[in-house]
Amino acid sequence: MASPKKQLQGLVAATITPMTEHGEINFSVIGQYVDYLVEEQGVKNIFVNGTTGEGLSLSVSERRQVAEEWVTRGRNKLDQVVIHVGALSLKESQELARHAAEIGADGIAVIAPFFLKPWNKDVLINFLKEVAAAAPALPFYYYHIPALTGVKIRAEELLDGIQDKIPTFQGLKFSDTDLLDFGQCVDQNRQRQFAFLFGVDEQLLSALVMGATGAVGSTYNYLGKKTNQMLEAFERKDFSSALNHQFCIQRFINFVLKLGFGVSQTKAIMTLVSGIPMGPPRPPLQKASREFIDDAKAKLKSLGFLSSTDLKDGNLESYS
Ligand SMILES: CC(=O)N[C@@H]([C@@H](O)[C@H](O)[C@H](O)CO)[C@@H](O)CC(=O)C(=O)O
Repeated sequence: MASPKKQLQGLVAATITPMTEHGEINFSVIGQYVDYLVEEQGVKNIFVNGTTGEGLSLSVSERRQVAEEWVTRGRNKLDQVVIHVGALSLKESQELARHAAEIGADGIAVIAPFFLKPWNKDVLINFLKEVAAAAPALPFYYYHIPALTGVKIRAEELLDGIQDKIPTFQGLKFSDTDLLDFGQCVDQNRQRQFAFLFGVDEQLLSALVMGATGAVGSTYNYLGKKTNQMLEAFERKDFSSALNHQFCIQRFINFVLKLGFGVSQTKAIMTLVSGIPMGPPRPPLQKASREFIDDAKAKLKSLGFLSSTDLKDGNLESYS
């Protein structure tokens, strides 16, 4: 069985894949990005090539290079680097899993295949098991994101007996709002040392109450510091402060969700807040509008997430 250095806990940034204006991966800023997460946001775990990282829009060769760059740049700086290796092709997924092990990643995660879909728990487990077996020394996480995969098999059902089939199973990344399902995953697996990583940033406090051991999300790239304050308040049982932090985070996420929020907008916000150019998303996604950026910038400022001295939007000149 895989034995992780320590349980994956706390905040995990779902990393963005920086791109040039021509749509190629911009590897040159990844070192700077690692330093920004650690020093400015207090985030020391990352989840690479997931939804936010446009993993499914990259070629296998690009995914390998991106994973390698993050592992290399994160060495001695980050605690854990988990690579998402899910793909429609089992062979590709296995290749990426083997590669993650070779480069020294700390874990792998896999979504349910979403074109020819698994139709029940056993079929899904069989697919996951074959991927996990390609990296038998790496902790394995199931990435549950039913709204995007269309695979609605409940996580609670999937976890039942999963370690008998996948001995390296280490935890769940739960990107769904069904807190009954999430709570039951925790409740029914209390004897096991699984990581329960919640993936809906605007509802993290509720998931902490349910027993989340950590969180993976896009907003921890630029709201990591604020979210860490919420985690600290929760830890010291100062629930009133924790709630105030969550409400403040919600005000921002609620605002951008109403404008239309996804990977493109995350890239623009991160560019604005960090000053590191994230570039455009890969088609079919389109870059965020100038109007979105202006509105998001005003909101970040009004909530105290961005001071005038922090404003680094020089890299947003290409937005029209
Ligand atoms: C659908 C989606 O992209 N969800 C995000 C959230 O962080 C999300 O952006 C946030 O909660 C705002 O709604 C993460 O769960 C995705 C994620 O962790 C990943 O990029 O793999």
